[in-house]
Amino acid sequence: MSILIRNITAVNADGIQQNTDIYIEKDRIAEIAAGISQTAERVIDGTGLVAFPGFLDLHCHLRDPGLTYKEDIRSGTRAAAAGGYTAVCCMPNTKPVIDCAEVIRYVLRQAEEAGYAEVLPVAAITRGMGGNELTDFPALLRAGAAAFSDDGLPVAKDEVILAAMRQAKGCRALLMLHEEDLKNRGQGIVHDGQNAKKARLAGIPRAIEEDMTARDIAFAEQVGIPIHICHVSTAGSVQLVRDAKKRGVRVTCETGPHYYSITDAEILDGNPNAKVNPPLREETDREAVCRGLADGTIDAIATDHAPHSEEEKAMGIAKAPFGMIGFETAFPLTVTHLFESGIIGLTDIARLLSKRPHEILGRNGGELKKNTAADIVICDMNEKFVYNKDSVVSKARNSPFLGMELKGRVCYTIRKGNFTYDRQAD
Ligand SMILES: NC(=O)N[C@@H](CC(=O)O)C(=O)O
Ligand SMILES: [Zn+2]
Ligand SMILES: [Zn+2]
Repeated sequence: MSILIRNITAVNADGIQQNTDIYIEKDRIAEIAAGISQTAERVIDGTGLVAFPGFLDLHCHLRDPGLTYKEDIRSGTRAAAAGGYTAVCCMPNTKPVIDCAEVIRYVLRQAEEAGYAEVLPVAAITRGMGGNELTDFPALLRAGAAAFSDDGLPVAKDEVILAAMRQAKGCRALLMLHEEDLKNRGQGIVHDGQNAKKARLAGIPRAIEEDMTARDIAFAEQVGIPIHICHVSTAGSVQLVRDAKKRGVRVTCETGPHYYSITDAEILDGNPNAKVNPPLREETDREAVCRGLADGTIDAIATDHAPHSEEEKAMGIAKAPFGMIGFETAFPLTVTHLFESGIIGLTDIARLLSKRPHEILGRNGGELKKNTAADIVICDMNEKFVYNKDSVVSKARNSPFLGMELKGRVCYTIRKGNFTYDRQAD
């Protein structure tokens, strides 16, 4: 198929081309220039719209195999495409856990059949995510693992994470670390602050996240490998990463849209959809996360899309599982809470949602450039809409953003020259 996008603002991490045309032939960008005279099977008027390189999500949960009552690879990647994503890393806390080549091949096959997005499986660091015995990194890499994580759980034992780091060094594998001192979390379900006290809910102190973050940065520095820190949520964690980067430690990190959009005030009415791990923090943390995104301390925005069923979330905030869906709100929340308030600009959106995620995984891409894969998201920066249940593409509905008015909307997602999302048609 050939597509001509006319008169659009094309945004890359390193610059903006205004009033340009983009011509797509088969799966590639054949030309980006003003006044392209080619005819195409499909012509899109990009006037007033913005094109970004397709988003890459470093962190999501597709729940497949085994937990497909929450989400599956088809429904999850369809929701990802609706959010502007052309590639997603899926975490291994499935049933069975993604800890062997066979499960990786299953995930890749399902993703290929669905066709909505490239799925980059993250394999477990330890067998069954049990925290003891390491998986076979080289074999998993050969099968297609993009990185390694026990996300959902920390790698608690010092000797195990150190052994994992040494194995990762030998085969150039990237570790993505969920930082949580689980043995000290106790019964905590929300951020440990004034709002937890008011709501009479057990708290999770910042130190539960920061102590493990500090440990892993120190170990990575000692072993001499790059590590990636998942879902940074506190001012202290942002500062730990900032200081480590200054020292030359090869640490990267991500945060989720919920950490720069809302705070633990959302838990006051006991909303189970506001229960997430790490928990929503305080305004001072939210501001620190915003500063970290602006100054590059935080490398990437990752959704941590964590679907759960309505029955599970209906158990109430104390019993419901941690997690919220995120694919379809990541871009609008970024526009509403970071772009509109002037914290970041258009090029930063391309950097945080596409370019840096590609770089962190050591992949080419994340750029709108002639002769590269036609992975493109076309957005309206000005459109306002109310995010409601009926519009949700994901199988799950567990979002604290339902009912909120947001600004910024994905109009089309194009992956390898095919429309994977078209808001007009869907
Ligand atoms: N973030 C969450 O609250 N939940 C995630 C696990 C995780 O990302 O740690 C899940 O798998 O549901
Ligand atoms: Zn996690
Ligand atoms: Zn996660």
